Amino acid sequence: MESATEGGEEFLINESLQLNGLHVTVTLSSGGLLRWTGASTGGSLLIENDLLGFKRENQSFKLYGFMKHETTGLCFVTRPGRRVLKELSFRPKSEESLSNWCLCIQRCLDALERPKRLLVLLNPFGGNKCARQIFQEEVKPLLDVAGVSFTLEETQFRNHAKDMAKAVDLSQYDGILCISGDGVLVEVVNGLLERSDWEHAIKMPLGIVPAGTGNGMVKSLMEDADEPCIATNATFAVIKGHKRALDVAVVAQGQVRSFSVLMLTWGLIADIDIESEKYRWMGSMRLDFYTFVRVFRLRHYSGSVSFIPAPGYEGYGDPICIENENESILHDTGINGTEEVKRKTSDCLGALTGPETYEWKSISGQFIMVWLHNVPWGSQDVMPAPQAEFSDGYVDLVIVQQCPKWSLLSLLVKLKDGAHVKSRYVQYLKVKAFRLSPGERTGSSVQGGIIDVDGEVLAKSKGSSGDNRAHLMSYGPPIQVTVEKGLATIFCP
Ligand SMILES: Nc1ncnc2c1ncn2[C@@H]1O[C@H](COP(=O)(O)OP(=O)(O)OP(=O)(O)O)[C@@H](O)[C@H]1O
Repeated sequence: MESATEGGEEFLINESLQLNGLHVTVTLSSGGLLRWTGASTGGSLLIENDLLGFKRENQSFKLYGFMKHETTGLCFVTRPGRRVLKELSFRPKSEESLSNWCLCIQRCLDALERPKRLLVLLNPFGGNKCARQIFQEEVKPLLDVAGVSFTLEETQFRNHAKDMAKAVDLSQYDGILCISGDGVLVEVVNGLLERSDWEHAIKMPLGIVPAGTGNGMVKSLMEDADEPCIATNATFAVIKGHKRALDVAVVAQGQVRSFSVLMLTWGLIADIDIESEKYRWMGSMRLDFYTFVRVFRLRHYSGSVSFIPAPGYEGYGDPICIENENESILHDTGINGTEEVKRKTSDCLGALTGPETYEWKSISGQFIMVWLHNVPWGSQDVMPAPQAEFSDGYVDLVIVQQCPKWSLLSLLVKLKDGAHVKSRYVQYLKVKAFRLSPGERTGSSVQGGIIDVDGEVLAKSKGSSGDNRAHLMSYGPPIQVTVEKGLATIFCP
């Protein structure tokens, strides 16, 4: 490919073409910036960020830009930041020029290593049960234009996505796309980590298009890039193929373990999340309604939390002496045997390894809520952990112990933009490891609470409301969380 320079900028091509019938001068820079200028038209498009696909036609080539909608007086018609499809048909003067343009654009696209084959997992029952419609109307058309092939699988039952992630031939795919809420994404992570090739499998890039009740992960990803959290923009984020590392939390009780990428919560938020299920018929009102119920009939739980604070957060909690915390965690999680044997399964994850000696801290007493969060957003309009980062190796911990009811209500309202962390009733810190010893509800010697991981019950005390299924862990014995820094890979805008 020959290149020319003009004004210090290096061009792969600089030619006069026709754009939708108008004469324009078009340049393509080595950085993939396509620019056109003419008497009555002009514009630009960065292939990496704005090009969905392209097609060679008889005497022209067509570019499908997918660009942020420019705000106009009618911006209420289109959501700010929503990307819209823009077709640009360029007609070069000769067959040779047409071939050259197609070659250059294809080379630019190939260099981006975008995913070409996706496994799409769709939960038809998530959220408002719109996932099929979202896929047909908003996701599939974009995949088709981008030339991405896919295998579509609908989840038929709870844990189906986990089973599929465990069994799928990963060599057939460049990524797994969940059209769902966070629950299916979490199942995929757990399935990948239960494989014998888990070290390789967990690097498979994961994408998510919002189609559930809770879409905290995709909201966090989109918000971080200043993009609206809508299906089309989220699909384009996957097509573009940008990726980032994501921390995975290892949640363990004795030898039982599970993996989380979003959150763990105990107390008020877990009670609202799980117990409000019985008001599903109210639609999106159910959470607001049940929040009021729970605040005015406020519960306190006794217990203790211990943690290894991140640098800068050492002031929280009282020091506790754990003689050899590495040994303790390894013992508690049932990890033993040689390093070689351990790495054959993901059982080796969750141990606190490294040269540092860790100082554990503890907070005991009465709690209204304890909330661990891996990413900033918990759903489209709740941001519990404004300082959370995707792969910093820490989870953010939000604790409320004592708080008057009206202050608690105002604090919950502030969750929408993360301003709650400034409240004097909130302790907000980053931790490397965490242990929860949950106790009984104040005023009851038999009832405890619920521990909720990524929207599912992890452990529930006898007598607390909710379903009566068997849960993975027991309520009472300590549950510990450690963070595996940047273990998973996720598509991002
Ligand atoms: N066909 C199915 N029938 C019943 N449950 C299913 C089915 N497919 C998936 N699930 C379960 O539904 C759970 C929630 O799904 P998803 O992640 O799509 O939505 P969510 O926002 O987390 O929850 P919600 O169901 O409240 O919208 C998943 O954990 C999964 O186990």
